[in-house]
Amino acid sequence: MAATRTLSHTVAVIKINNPPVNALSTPVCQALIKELAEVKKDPSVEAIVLCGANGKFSAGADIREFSSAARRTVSLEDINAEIESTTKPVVAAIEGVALGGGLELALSCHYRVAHIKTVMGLPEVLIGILPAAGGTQRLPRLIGIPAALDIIVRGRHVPATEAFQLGIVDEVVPSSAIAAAVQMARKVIGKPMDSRRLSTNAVQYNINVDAFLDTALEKAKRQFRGAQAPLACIEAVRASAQLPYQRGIEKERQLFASLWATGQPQAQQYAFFSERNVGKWTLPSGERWDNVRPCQIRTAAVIGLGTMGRGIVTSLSKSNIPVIALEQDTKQLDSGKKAVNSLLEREAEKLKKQGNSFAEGNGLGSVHFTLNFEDLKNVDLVIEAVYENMNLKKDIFRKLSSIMKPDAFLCTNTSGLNIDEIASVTNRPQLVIGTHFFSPANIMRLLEVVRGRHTSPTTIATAMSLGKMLGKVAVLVGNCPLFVGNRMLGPYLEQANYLLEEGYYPEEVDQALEEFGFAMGPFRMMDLAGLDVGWRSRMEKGLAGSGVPPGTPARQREGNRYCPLADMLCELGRFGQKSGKGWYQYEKPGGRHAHPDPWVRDFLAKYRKTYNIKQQAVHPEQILQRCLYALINEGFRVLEDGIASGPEDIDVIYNNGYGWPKHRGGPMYYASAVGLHEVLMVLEGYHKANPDVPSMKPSFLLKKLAAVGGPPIKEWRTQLGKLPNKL
Ligand SMILES: C/C=C(\C)C(=O)SCCNC(=O)CCNC(=O)[C@H](O)C(C)(C)COP(=O)(O)OP(=O)(O)OC[C@H]1O[C@@H](n2cnc3c(N)ncnc32)[C@H](O)[C@@H]1OP(=O)(O)O
Repeated sequence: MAATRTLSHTVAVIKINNPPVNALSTPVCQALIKELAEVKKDPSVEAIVLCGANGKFSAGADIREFSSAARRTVSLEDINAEIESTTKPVVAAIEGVALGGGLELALSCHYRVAHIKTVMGLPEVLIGILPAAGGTQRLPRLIGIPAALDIIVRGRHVPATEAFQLGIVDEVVPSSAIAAAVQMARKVIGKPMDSRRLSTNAVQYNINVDAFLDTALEKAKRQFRGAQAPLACIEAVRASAQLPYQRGIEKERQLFASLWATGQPQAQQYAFFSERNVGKWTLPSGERWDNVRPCQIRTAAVIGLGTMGRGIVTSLSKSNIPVIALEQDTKQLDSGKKAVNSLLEREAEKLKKQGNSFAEGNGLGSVHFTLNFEDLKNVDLVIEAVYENMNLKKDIFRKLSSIMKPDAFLCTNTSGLNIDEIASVTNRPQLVIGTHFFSPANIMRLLEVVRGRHTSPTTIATAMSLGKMLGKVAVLVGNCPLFVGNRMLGPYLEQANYLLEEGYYPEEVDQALEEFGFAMGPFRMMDLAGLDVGWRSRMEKGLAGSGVPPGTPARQREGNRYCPLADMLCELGRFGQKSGKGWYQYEKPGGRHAHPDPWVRDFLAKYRKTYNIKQQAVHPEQILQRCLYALINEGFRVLEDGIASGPEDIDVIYNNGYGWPKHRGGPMYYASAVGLHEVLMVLEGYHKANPDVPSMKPSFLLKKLAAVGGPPIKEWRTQLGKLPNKL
C-alpha cells in the first residue's frame, strides 16, 4: 500500500508508505489522491494529518521516474493544490526528512509540526533541476525572498530548529510529530484558514527584489561555473515576487523543461545514483557489501598531525568517535593539538548552530594527544597519516603490528604508495588497508579505500562503513601506483605542461578548465598542493635532479617527451602558495590569491627560445580536449586494469575529490556524452602526430567500446565483465 489511512477521533491520518525514503512515486501520488478524495467527503473526518511511514516524511519525487520512459500521469503540484484548497485543515507531521517534493507537499498543508531531529529542504538544485512542485512559489511567500533563495539555490538541509526560527514549521517537538500533529489538527478545526493557504498570500519584501536577485544571479554564475540549475532557481524565485501564483507555477514548469533540455539534470542524477552505487561493492570472489559485516569501530587513533592527520582527527571526532592523536615530538604534538582544537571549536560552533544540544555533550568525540605508541594498544583502528615515505611508513607499521591488539585494523593514508609493501612488514596483512583521504580531510567528501592483495573482506567492509560514518563517499579501488584519482591526474597535468611549452600561459589553461566547470585549473591546483611534492617524487624516480643520467636531453626521458618546467620552478624555490610563488605569484608565502606573474611569462618565453619551440596555434577548445581526453584515456586504462570496478566509481572519485563539475557527471560520463568515437578520433590524431607521448595512445578499452558503437555508460560493465578485476 503506497499510502494508508487511520482515524484518530475526527482526524484522518494519511501515511505515505514507500520505503526506503517514501519517495513520491506515481503509485504514491495516485494513492494520495484517492485518500484525499475519500477524507474530503467523509463527514466523520474534520481534519487531516499527513505523515510518512518509518519515521520519514518524504524525500520528494521519485528521481528514477524522471528518466524513465513511463510518463507521470499525476503532477505533484496538482496534489498540492488539492490539499491546499481543502476546507478541512491539513497538518503535516514531519519526521526524518522532508526534502524536495516532500517539503513542497508539507508547504501545501495548512500547518506543519516537525520532530526536532528532522531535516528539510529543497535540494533539487543538487540534481540539476529546480523545485517544480510549487516550492519556488510557496516558500518565498512563507519566509521571504532572501531566506527562501538561500535554501533553494544552495539546496541545503535545514534542521528543524532553524526551520522553526524561519517560520517554515509551526511547532518543533522532541517526541512523536504525528501525535503532536493530531493534537494541533484538533485544535485548529473550525479556525479561519485563508492565511494558511500559502499560494493565496503575496510575497512580503522591503528590498529591491530585482537588484537583489540580479546580484544573486551574478554571484551564482561565478560560483557555479556553468551549472544552470542555480540560475533557474533564482529566476523562479523572481517570478514569485513578480507574478501571480498560477503564472509563477507556469514559469517554474517552463524553467524545469529548459533545464531538462540542457542534459545537466541527467548528468547530476547519474552522479546522485552513482554515489549510492559505489557503496555497494562486490569482490570477484562474491563477497559484497551486504554479505560481509563490518566491525564496529569504538575507538580510533591517528598517527601524524600534519595537514592530513589534523583533518582526519577532526573528521573522526565529528563523528563522535574518541580518537588518540600521536606525534613524534612535543613541538609537533603541540602545534597539531592547537590546530585540531581550533578545527574542533569550529565544528562545535556549527553543531550548536544546527541546534545540537550541549546537554548531550558537544556531539564530538574526545581527542587524547600523546607521544606514546603504547597508548594505542587497545584502539580498534589506527590511521597512519605521516608524509609519503615508504621506509617511514614501514617502520610505523612494524611498530603498530607489535603493539596493537591482534584484531585492530591498520590503515594507511597514502596517496599512492604500495599497500602490499606496507602490509608485508606486519603480522596481519589481512587487516591492512589504504584509506586515502583528501585535503582538507574534515571537509572533502571523498575517501579512496584501497584494497591490498591480502586485505580481508571484513577489513574492506569496516573501512567502507567507517567512510560512511564520517559522512564521506567511500570508493573501493585496487592497489596500483597512485590508485585511481591521482593516477588519472598524471596525463592531465602532463598535457597542461605541454601546453605551456607550446605557447600558452598558466592562467589561460586554468581559465579554459575553470570555464568548463573545474573548481580550480591545473596550475592553481598544483600551486595549492605544492610543486615540491611532485618534484620530490620525480627525483626519487630519477626523472629530475641529480639522478637523471648524464647526456639526457632536457625535454626527454627514456625516449619519450618530458616537460622540465615544474622542476625548473622548484629549483628556483618556487613551490606554489607555500613559498608565495609558483605558476602564479601570491601576496605572501601562504597567500591564497593567485595573480598572473610577469616573471613566469618571461621565463616561458626564454624557455621556448632556448629549446627553439615554435608557438603552435592551439585553439582554446583543444586545451580542453587535450587535458580532458588524456585524463579520460587513463580512466579507461584504470578500468582495463581492474583498479576501479566501473566508470561510476571513477566519476564519483572525480566529482568528490578533484573538483570535476557535477553537472557534467564525471569524466567517464562526459566521455560517453561527447561520444566515445569522437574521443578516440582526437586521441588517435594526437598520438599519431606525437608518438613520444605514450599516455595519449588510445586505450584498448576505449577502442573496444567505440568499436561496438559507443554504448551508453550503464552498458559498459557488460564489456568490463570480461576484463581482469583486481578489487
Ligand atoms: C521536481 C522535483 C521534485 C519535486 C523532487 O522532489 S526531486 C527529489 C528531491 N529530493 C532529493 O533530492 C532528495 C534525495 N535523497 C537524499 O538526499 C538522500 O537519499 C536522503 C537524505 C533522503 C537519505 O539519505 P541516506 O539515508 O544516506 O540514504 P541514501 O541516500 O542511500 O538513500 C536510500 C535509498 O533511497 C534512494 N532515494 C533517495 N531519495 C530518492 C528519491 N527522491 N527518489 C528515488 N530514490 C531515492 C537512494 O537512491 C537509495 O536507494 P538505493 O541505492 O538503496 O537503491
